[in-house]
Amino acid sequence: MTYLDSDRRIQKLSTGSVAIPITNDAAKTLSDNNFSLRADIGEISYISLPKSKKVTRITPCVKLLSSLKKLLECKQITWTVEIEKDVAKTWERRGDLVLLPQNSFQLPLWNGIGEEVWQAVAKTLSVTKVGRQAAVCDNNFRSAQVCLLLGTDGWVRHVDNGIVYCYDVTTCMCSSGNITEKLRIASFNCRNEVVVDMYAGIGYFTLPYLVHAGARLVHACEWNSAALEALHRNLAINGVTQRCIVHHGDNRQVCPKGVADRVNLGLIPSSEEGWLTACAALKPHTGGILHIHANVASYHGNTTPCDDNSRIVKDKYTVIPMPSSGQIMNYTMRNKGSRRRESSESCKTWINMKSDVSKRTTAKLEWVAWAEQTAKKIKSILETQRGSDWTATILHVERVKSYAPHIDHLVLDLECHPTNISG
Ligand SMILES: C[S@@+](CC[C@H](N)C(=O)[O-])C[C@H]1O[C@@H](n2cnc3c(N)ncnc32)[C@H](O)[C@@H]1O
Repeated sequence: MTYLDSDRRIQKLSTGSVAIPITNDAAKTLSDNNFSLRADIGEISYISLPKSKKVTRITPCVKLLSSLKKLLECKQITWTVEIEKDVAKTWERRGDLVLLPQNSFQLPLWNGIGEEVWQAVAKTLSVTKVGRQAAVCDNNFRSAQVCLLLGTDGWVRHVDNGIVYCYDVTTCMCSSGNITEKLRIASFNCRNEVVVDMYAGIGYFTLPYLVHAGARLVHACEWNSAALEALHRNLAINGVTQRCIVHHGDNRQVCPKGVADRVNLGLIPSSEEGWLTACAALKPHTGGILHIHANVASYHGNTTPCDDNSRIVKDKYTVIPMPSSGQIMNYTMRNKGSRRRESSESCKTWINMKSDVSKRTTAKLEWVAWAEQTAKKIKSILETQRGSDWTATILHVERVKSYAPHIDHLVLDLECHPTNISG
């Protein structure tokens, strides 16, 4: 039985006593001539206590509904269940702009009222611009599809992990779901490294390489003029223009060759069209690391035996599940016999997480298969291009996000170098 009523607040009284909010069940137990309990507590008097902040807090969603109800009342339009359903219940904030979901505010009545609706939305949510999301354009530029409902332009400014990003939501795509990968890049140590970002966009990965990872130089390739305008602004705002060379055009034509210690291939669903270019960008004598993005499906994967710590043991790699922040799963793959080991503690934590282990086990095998196939293809490209033996070693597979049911956005970190320097 619950005794404490968490919907009301504890209160210190002027008499020096404390009033504790109790549930009806607790009050009934006390009044049921429970003499021993009453003797322990002493004299009891009942007063009314104020509601807790949790109960009285008005959520932004409730505020939005109420301000739109008022607006419709003024227009003598009856509020209906259908209208209530059509109002957005969630949204994304991009700086001073609120981005409403694609399926919200679809009823013709909103357009009939016009700008007043969007002004009410902006005022209630404390922004000055309002937009509505649409699918990302399926063109090569991955152009954003945002319809601006209030405001003179779609330029927004937001700060992530100490980096300022400016872009026009109506012309540039910016995926908030890639935040884990941005943070991972920010944690790399790229001092003295030259990095190539083949799909730079507005600088989503270019900037963490420059600002946090400390890359000596980043070559940023991008062919969309709208994204390039934002990229130039962002490099300037964050004070890193001097360490970035922007290459405007198709990376297969403009990407420099033989310069990179690291190449970022941030294109989904697949970056395979850029693999030849990425391999050619690596330094000829020392090679480097490729960060290869892809959407990987895991519909019918086979399960595989696990060891006591739920580690999948494959021929060449031990796949070690590691917990990371929130529900995001992280898989580190190392060559067997590698001296670095994960603590069994981390594996236990993973096993105890609320997740369907059998499903994840199935998925993991497909990720391993994708990583291995990719490593094989890259090795073959490098050997053909360079005319010598190369090694492509899987360092890590990162799950960035779930892209769709059974499809995950992954990044493979692949270390590539001429075999004669492998030692
Ligand atoms: C999916 S966006 C990714 C941008 C950024 N990496 C991110 O995650 O926000 C891909 C970007 O690559 C650019 N792009 C695609 N193919 C390209 C190519 N062959 N050459 C240069 N840029 C390209 C697109 O214009 C777009 O800005």
